[in-house]
Amino acid sequence: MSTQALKRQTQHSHPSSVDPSVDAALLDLLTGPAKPSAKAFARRDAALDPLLLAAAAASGPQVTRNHYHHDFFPGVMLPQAEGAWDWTKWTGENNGSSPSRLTYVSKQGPRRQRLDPDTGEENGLARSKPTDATLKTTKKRRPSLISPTSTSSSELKIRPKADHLSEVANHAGTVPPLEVKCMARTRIPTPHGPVFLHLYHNNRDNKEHLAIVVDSEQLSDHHTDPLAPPIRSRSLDAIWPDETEMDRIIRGAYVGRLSPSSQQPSIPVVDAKPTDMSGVHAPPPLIRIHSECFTGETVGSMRCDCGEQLDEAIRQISLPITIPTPSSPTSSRTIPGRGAVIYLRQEGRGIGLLSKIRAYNLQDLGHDTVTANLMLGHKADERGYEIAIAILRDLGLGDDSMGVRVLTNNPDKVAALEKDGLTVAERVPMVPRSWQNRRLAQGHNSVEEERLVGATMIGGSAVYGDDLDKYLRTKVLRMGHMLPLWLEDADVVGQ
Ligand SMILES: Nc1nc2c(ncn2[C@@H]2O[C@H](COP(=O)(O)OP(=O)(O)OP(=O)(O)O)[C@@H](O)[C@H]2O)c(=O)[nH]1
Repeated sequence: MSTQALKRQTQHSHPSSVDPSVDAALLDLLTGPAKPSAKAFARRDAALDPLLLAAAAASGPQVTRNHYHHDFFPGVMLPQAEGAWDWTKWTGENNGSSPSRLTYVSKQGPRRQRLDPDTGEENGLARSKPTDATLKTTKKRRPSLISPTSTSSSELKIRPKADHLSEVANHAGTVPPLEVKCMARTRIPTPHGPVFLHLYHNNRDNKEHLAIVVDSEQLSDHHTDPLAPPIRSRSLDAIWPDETEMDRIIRGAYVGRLSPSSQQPSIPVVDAKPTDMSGVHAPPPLIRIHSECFTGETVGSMRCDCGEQLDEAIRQISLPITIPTPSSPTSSRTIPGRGAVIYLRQEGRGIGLLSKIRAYNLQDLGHDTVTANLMLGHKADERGYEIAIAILRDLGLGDDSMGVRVLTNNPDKVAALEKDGLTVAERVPMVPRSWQNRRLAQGHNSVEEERLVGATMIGGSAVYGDDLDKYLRTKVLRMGHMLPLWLEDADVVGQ
């Protein structure tokens, strides 16, 4: 009601006949806070200089409570909330009971809880105390994501193994066991051949992690090769409640090559273990756990080799495999390459794109990639691999005696896989293409000749440059990456 209307109503009505809500509205109007002037909100952000950042880092990892503790999107910070991690189940905070507005979610306790009872000052400890409402939400258990109608629930539930379970037990009641679910899969043609893109949801974070599965044999309608069982997602092929055949087809639970004339729904994977391959020397599938890098993969940044690595991984996994025939050692046969890239949304080694952009500016000021992260209050590497491991298990990769071959220089990745019980048959190093080619490049007239258009995109060529060299050197010298350093005027050591 407008001020004028309120005035009219209060002047012309007898007090006893006035609607009480009008009184309340008038009271609000008269006693509400004055409109803030523009001056009250003068800019408070100082220049981000290294000294300031170092001071901020020394005072604690929380950036500012304005940035860190507030969240206007319910569920994003509350993975335990019903459907928060699976948008097909998202019913809002009230579980669909009312179509209410999105509530303002704060991870801070109310101010009265943060106040020191003696001094009335804000109390740092109490600040992190969760509200009753938050506690209630955290305790709520989300029902299992795998349909109870699935054929074999033990095969379909992808649960972490021993070590991780004890970790989970430590958080009993707050963190449910990790589960992943492949929501959809589709065929993507790439310069290296066809791949199947799998999109996963999980109950740990709200990110859509991906698996890029290379297994072109699956394009044939009758894929029965015992040497190379199809790499299929258990959770995708499970029967979901109330779904039609067309629902299954649309979410990618089909076999063969989908076309207007071929629409064959898949059946749930019965045997989680690959077919016995004793006596046959087919190499274990080649896999890579890759972390998202918007700058390297999309913008084509030459500060890092991430785009090139993604391309190289898909290329190497797609290479044909020669398998000797057991009956006749002199003869062999060739099958298409097979394996997977697990693409984790852990931008900037887990610190996010915003912090990575700031870290790049610190690097331009002369700090290396590790120091820049530390100055921003982050760890050198904040990634975790448990979701990747659960996805690998869902795809039936690495959980058998054959194991997987892993494309990486990062010892943390190998350790994470082994710690969780997966078998790493071999680590395959990822040597930067520019280092592989440098001897050839020495014959070039200028560095510019190496900078090919779209160099870091899928199907591109080598990344090259001082920024990249500095980054790679830091990874080897400060992060323990298992990559023989290129030495000036010498061959790559060990190559
Ligand atoms: N914070 C930060 N992250 C970076 C930087 N450059 C690349 N990244 C991120 O690093 C991740 C890739 O990690 P790398 O350290 O290059 O390689 P890795 O995955 O640990 O190891 P490999 O398996 O051997 O490739 C991606 O998420 C990139 O976004 C940087 O300068 N700072």
